[in-house]
Amino acid sequence: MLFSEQNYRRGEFCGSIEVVCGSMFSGKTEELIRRLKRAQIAKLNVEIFKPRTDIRYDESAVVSHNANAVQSTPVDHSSAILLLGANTQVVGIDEAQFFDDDLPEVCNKLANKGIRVIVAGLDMDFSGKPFGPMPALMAIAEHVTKVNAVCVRCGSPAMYSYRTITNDAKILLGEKESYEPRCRCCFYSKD
Ligand SMILES: Nc1ncnc2c1ncn2[C@@H]1O[C@H](COP(=O)(O)OP(=O)(O)O)[C@@H](O)[C@H]1O
Ligand SMILES: Cc1cn([C@H]2C[C@H](O)[C@@H](COP(=O)(O)O)O2)c(=O)[nH]c1=O
Ligand SMILES: [Zn+2]
Repeated sequence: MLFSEQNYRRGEFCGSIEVVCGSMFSGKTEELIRRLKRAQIAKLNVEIFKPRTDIRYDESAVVSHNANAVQSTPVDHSSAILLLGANTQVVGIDEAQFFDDDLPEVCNKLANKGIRVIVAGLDMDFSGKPFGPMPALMAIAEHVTKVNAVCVRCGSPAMYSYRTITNDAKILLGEKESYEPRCRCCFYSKD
């Protein structure tokens, strides 16, 4: 794919921002891991970050719902991502929706230093509203990939994460016990 490899300009790496977004179970983490593993195969220096908020599967690894995993560094604030090693060429960030509003500027700084930044996160929360810094990241990205899950109600492509338990908190970590991916019709029909 066009955005799988690093851009070059005048023989040097050009930085860029890629966003992978969608509902829960849509394959965001799988796609992030796929791109990062390709970069590792290409012998690029890769660093991976996730918010400390999300330690559902593992304290430090980024883990997909089907148990594919890569090691990562949990951070409390997006500014910590700027402290990465001087030789870093590719940065991966998972669960970007949980980061603070400085994350887009942090990603811009990294990309302007020549780093390829790949960010994965939920574009919408359980109520169908844009989630955290994701809309700003999508605006400044060179490439945005929206992936779909399969609606558990009807089998259509799903872009919403329906919360199946009663709780209005924006942040509520969980899996299939509290969320199911749904298409537009099944999300808004609410039955
Ligand atoms: N309803 C569903 N639609 C699509 N994939 C599903 C569904 N339920 C479970 N999965 C599993 O989830 C995997 C995607 O996991 P993951 O990459 O962690 O997604 P995300 O990061 O978007 O939540 C799929 O490959 C599949 O094995
Ligand atoms: C919709 C929604 C989700 N969350 C939580 C639930 C999970 O812990 C993560 C999303 O993980 P995934 O890798 O995309 O499956 O986010 C939340 O806190 N609030 C929400 O509205
Ligand atoms: Zn549906």
